[in-house]
Amino acid sequence: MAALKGISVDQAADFLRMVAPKPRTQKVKLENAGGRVLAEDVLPTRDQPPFNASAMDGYAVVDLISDEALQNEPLTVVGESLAGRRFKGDLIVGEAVRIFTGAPVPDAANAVIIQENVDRQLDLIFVQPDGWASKSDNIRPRGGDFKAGDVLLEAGQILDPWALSLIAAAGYDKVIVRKKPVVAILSNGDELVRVGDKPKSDQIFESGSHALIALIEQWGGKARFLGAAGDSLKAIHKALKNVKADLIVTIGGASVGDYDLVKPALEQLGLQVDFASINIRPGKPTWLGNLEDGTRVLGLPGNPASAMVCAQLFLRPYIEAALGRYEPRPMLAAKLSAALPANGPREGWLRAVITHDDKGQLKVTALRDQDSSLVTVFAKSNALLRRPSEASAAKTGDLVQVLALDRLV
Ligand SMILES: Nc1nc2c(c(=O)[nH]1)N[C@H]1C(S)=C(S)[C@@H](COP(=O)(O)OP(=O)(O)OC[C@H]3O[C@@H](n4cnc5c(N)ncnc54)[C@H](O)[C@@H]3O)O[C@H]1N2
Ligand code: MOO
Repeated sequence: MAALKGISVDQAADFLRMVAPKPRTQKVKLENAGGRVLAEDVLPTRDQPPFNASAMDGYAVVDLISDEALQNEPLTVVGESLAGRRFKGDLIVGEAVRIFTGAPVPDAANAVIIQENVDRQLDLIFVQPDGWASKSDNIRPRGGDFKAGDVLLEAGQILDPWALSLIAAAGYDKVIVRKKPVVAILSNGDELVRVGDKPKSDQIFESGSHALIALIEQWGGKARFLGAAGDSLKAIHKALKNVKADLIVTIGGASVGDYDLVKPALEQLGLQVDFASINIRPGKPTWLGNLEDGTRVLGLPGNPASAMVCAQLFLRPYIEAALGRYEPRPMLAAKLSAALPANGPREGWLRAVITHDDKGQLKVTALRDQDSSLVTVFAKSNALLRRPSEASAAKTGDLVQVLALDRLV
């Protein structure tokens, strides 16, 4: 079947979700689980707190708020309840147990009077006028945070610091997460020199892989850099044969020039091209294929902005689908802070900056120079502004769609 050409952005993103491997799982230690995607619901086996706990430092008592006569009598302190070591005796009306924040409240007690409301003389305490606590005052009830069997977190959720603390509070030291899909990256071009090496006069520093590796890791994948191959069939073939990865991503050599050799080199590995280009600016030459051994290859254009925009729009959905997350990222509505001309046939994704105005309304400014080779412009942007194919000119104040880039600039 002939490869598809010029497919839409949505079709290409769906294609990448569709070819992503089914999510696989692994057990990891909680301290290594940050940023991972939960593969099973988390249900605690124990209530939290597991006992009625004091919320304050003070005295646990039997509530006497309705018995004014008894309120004026001193109480005898019969013991102490500490966080981690409870008072084991009995407690009756007329007695109090010295108690501290987080300590178990004795069974018979039903209120805690804070110590500021009490005068103590040896083993006697005198509660100040209006100092009495009502029933349940200053007590955190057993299970008040969560109960055994509650669903605390659902499969598919990303384990951020708050979720990690919840899992620890439930007592789990390990957690089942979705395995990271492995993405191998190859840069391509005789003009590229690795940072740290000395460039010849006609060379530039290889920068694309540095953003891509960090993005892959940020999106939940495992990046493996294969280095930079020169512009020869042999070098590309050698770099890509026997690569064990879920996906190979190539940067550069995607277009139609005589030295755009990635696809021809992969023909020796049985390459079948799924689609050969996308109706997008930047990033039109982005392509997808699969090798004889089933490995998928996503070819990103070499221009840094094209590579990053297309990574955001197509690689990210692949990684997320491999982690069991299939929902497209939400588009936000923002007000244009400067007019935009009509768009041509290619769907446009402009590097842009979003901010809020003083009313909290999202505003977006497209950066002036959208040439896809500009690393500086990409580094300034925190959003991509979507211009539909053949969109008419837009005025200042018009609402447009933006995709936030998860970064503050
Ligand atoms: N006759 C045509 N020429 C071009 C077309 C076309 O349709 N007809 N498409 C243009 C478009 S759009 C793009 S995008 C580029 C993409 O080309 P390639 O993917 O083949 O990329 P290269 O030619 O290898 O590189 C383009 C540019 O980017 C620099 N580069 C490459 N890799 C890296 C890297 N890892 N780090 C930093 N910079 C990199 C490279 O030196 C080039 O300057 O093709 C147009 N041409
Ligand atoms: O699509 Mo290219 O990415 O326009 O420069």
